[in-house]
Amino acid sequence: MLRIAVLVSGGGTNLQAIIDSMKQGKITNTEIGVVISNREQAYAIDRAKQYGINTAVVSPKDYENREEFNLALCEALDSYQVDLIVLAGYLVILPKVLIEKYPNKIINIHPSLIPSFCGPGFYGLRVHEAVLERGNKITGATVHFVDEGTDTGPIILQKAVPVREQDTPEILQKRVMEEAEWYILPEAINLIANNKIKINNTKVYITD
Ligand SMILES: Nc1nc2c(c(=O)[nH]1)N[C@@H](CN(C=O)c1ccc(C(=O)N[C@@H](CCC(=O)O)C(=O)O)cc1)CN2
Ligand SMILES: NCC(=O)N[C@@H]1O[C@H](COP(=O)([O-])[O-])[C@@H](O)[C@H]1O
Repeated sequence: MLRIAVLVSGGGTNLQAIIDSMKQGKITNTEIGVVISNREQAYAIDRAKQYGINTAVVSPKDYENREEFNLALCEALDSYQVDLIVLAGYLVILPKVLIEKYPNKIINIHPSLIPSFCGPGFYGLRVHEAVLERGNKITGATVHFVDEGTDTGPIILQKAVPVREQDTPEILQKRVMEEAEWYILPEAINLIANNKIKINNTKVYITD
């Protein structure tokens, strides 16, 4: 049984997609050990509570400095004894100490086709604003392993969606979520839970 922690900062629609996929049997051999947010008011926390899932809030605002926050986050995760950490709209850059503690055991969903429109400052609506500004005809989402960089880890899955002429950032965000994110994040978790993912250096291979 793969025990996961889901880290969130916002509305939690990707968390909801994970929960729904588990109930529909699209994710097997998996349990959610805890949902952790850096924001007390994140609706994702409310979603977790509706299903009786353990929750915790570990906010940088509650600590003297970043090092103390990092330690508190590590201790919170360790206390739930998880096998995989899933960043689902988690808007905090994870520290090296955590990456080293969970090597190739942290994954992230990013709302673009990495390596485009990613890295520091690229999150949420900002990503879709940049895509529209550049005039891209396609965009999409990426699930990747998390390393010390920002959105630089090995790519696990990607899914493309069209950009349409009348798109606003909000319309495009909704399409990327509905047609890409909510599919590939659950699929990535299911592949990991069923030992279908192999990593060779920086390349990810899916085995039958
Ligand atoms: N070590 C890593 N940590 C995280 C990664 C990663 O690849 N390596 N992915 C991010 C998620 N992410 C994009 O997918 C991302 C999240 C946040 C930011 C960012 O610039 N955040 C702002 C604060 C935003 C806010 O609080 O409103 C900041 O840190 O100043 C960029 C990319 C998760 N962590
Ligand atoms: N770089 C990270 C990033 O931008 N993540 C994005 O935040 C949103 C969270 O929505 P949710 O809270 O409804 O899942 C999602 O679109 C996710 O891809």
